[in-house]
Amino acid sequence: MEAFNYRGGTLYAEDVALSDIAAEHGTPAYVYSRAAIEQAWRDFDHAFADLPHQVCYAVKANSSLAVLNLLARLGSGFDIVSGGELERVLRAGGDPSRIVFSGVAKTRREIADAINKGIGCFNVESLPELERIQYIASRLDARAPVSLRVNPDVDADTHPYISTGLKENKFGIPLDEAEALYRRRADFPALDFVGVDYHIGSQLTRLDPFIDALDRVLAMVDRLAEDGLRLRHLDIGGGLGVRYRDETPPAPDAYAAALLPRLRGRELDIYMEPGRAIVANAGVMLTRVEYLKATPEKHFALVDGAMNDLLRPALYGAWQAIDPVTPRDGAPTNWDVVGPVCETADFLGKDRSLTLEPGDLLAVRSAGAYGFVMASNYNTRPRPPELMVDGDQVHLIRRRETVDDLLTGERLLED
Ligand SMILES: Cc1ncc(COP(=O)(O)O)c(C=O)c1O
Ligand SMILES: N[C@@H](CCCC[NH3+])C(=O)O
Repeated sequence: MEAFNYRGGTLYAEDVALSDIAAEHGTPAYVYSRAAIEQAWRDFDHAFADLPHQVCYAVKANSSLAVLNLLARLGSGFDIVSGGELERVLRAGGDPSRIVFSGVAKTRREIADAINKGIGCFNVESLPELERIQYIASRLDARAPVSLRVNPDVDADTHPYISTGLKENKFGIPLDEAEALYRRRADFPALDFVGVDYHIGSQLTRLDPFIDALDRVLAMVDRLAEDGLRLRHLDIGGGLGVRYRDETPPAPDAYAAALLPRLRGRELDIYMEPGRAIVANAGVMLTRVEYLKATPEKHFALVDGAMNDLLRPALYGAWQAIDPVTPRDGAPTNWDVVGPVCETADFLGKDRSLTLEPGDLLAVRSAGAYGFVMASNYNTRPRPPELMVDGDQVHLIRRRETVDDLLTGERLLED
């Protein structure tokens, strides 16, 4: 669903004008649509309704407590990658038994906490990690459910920084090694080998890498079954892309339709870990034009949002649409929309054809995923607030940080 629409010449989030939100809460600010988040989650859930399944939302994409709480209320599970994310999910009312814990370098403390809290499964990324979980579980006199994250070595055809399923990436265990580890399960008496998982990359817009990876993993699952090891679940990871510009990623039902024929008739629960596809297009970042500046080479729109607030353009050269909240008449100019941070990489968009005046409000689209969560305090910039629109209601779900918040915890030397 499209949560952000123009009405009478102004961009709205559901039934609230973004200009009203900016007037009340200032800029920069993140704005999310409750209906869009919930709809996207249900799209996944319905797409896999044919088979026993669990949507484990990837918390890293947007970890606001309010977002996690909405998804927990829909019955979501969660894919976490840190003790911090575990704490967030629990505080948001998530069910620990529906949590899968991914990540290549889980600490002893994170593992012990996750066992004590009763998480659903560890997605284990190496032999030393497996040995560590075995050791900690046996010390705690507990059993730990594990899945091996296999690396199926497929080219996901995405930005190299967000590809994870190639053998040169740090993620997962090569398939043949994983298969050998499953066969050695008796060496890990405190562990229950309940599943297998993989995740080949993010912002994938074609189906064939997903299919390719699934086929490779199912072949291993079948060989293990012949050997008497029946896994209870198969976790197909996340990675389904969204439209930022002109991409045409498959919708969740087409994605499911491509995978389901291969999954039917097996006694496997299907887990999935979508992040971006649930929240990206349910959010925008609002920013205001402070100055317009022309140099002999360029026209710059200097705005109050920066790479510390929204890192994706600077980090990946990512393109996100930038729309005026209240478009003006008049001939457009090509602007580089840049922030106040002292880095040449500090841009939100380049060569954007817009008709602008100082003071204009802009909406950077598709900012619901990997937006606020990647924000930093670089240049001692407090992070923006987050707002959730629900119909005609606006809820402040995280207040704007203050400089005092940032200075808390710092100390001068005493002599
Ligand atoms: C293990 C794992 N699962 C799920 C995700 C979520 O990916 P996406 O937001 O692309 O759906 C990621 C991030 O790429 C990941 O590393
Ligand atoms: N942060 C990335 C996605 C990372 C996926 C995490 N495994 C992005 O904005 O596209």
